[in-house]
Amino acid sequence: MNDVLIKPALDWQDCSDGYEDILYHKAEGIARIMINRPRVHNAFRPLTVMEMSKALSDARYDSEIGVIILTGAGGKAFCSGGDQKVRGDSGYRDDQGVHHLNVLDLQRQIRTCPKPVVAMVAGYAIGGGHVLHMLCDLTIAAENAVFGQTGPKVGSFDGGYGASYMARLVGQKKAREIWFLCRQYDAQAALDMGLVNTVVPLEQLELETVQWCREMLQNSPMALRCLKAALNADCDGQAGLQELAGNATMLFYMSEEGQEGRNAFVEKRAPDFSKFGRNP
Ligand SMILES: CC(C)(COP(=O)(O)OP(=O)(O)OC[C@H]1O[C@@H](n2cnc3c(N)ncnc32)[C@H](O)[C@@H]1OP(=O)(O)O)[C@@H](O)C(=O)NCCC(=O)NCCSC(=O)CCC(=O)c1ccccc1C(=O)O
Repeated sequence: MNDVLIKPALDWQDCSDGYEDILYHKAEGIARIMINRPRVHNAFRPLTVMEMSKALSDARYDSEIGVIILTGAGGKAFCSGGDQKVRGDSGYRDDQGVHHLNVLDLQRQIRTCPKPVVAMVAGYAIGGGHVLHMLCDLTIAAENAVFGQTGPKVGSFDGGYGASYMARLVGQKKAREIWFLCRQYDAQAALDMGLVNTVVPLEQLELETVQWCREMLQNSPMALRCLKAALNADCDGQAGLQELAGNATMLFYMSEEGQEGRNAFVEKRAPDFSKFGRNP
């Protein structure tokens, strides 16, 4: 019922063909990936995660796309985490009976995507769904949003980004409270502790999110890309440095100096770097 209250902000092009668990849309340089399992508050099963990963990859490699929105269908939940009804004894069961924890791969994919990823949260962002919104670069929350972890209640925990990155966001004491007590926090509390960027009325959620996306689309894609990698590097150890350094290498490849090295090799001559200055 709540979904009709969220005013659409764009004339979305439907790219959902071939997907079962998600809806995938694009418009005006923005991609929107929507978990579409509202009957279970958008809990994810292995297929959901695989499809989100596929869509995220598509958005990353689509040169028309500059910003990606992650959200949930129905207005009552962003995502309630792993689907406990398909949880087997060593992960979440797919149709072949194989057990997965593939949301961890999706977390890293969001983290390393060189384009900003924005969580648009209405309703519950719980468990692994809460970790997904935390991993997004920005979170725009509706007034009905509810945040929290349930792992210690349901026999699970996320000791990766779900613990350490949460502590970076809200501090060690608060992160321990969130995980140890498994309380639920409303949107205002989440804003107060730095878990989200802003809170808006539910009907304004997409309008506000798209406005933030449009503002980012006005800015330099390379600067945003390097800033995301730099902010990640502060937390992500050698993997973060690799990501940041990869951008430096890309920029070097784009320079005349970098291209002189390649050209010399291809032309079977000695490289001539003499015209490139040694900057102070
Ligand atoms: C979100 C709730 C608090 C909402 O409560 P309420 O409004 O009363 O609605 P309900 O009646 O409970 O729910 C409606 C309907 O949805 C079903 N449902 C809700 N959540 C899930 C879910 N996660 N899985 C399956 N089904 C769900 C619910 O059963 C109802 O359907 P019925 O047909 O009526 O039964 C509340 O719903 C709630 O607390 N939900 C569970 C939240 C939860 O515990 N999530 C899992 C947390 S663990 C996790 O996400 C781990 C993720 C992961 O992959 C991982 C990552 C990294 C390391 C480890 C792991 C790991 O898995 O261990």
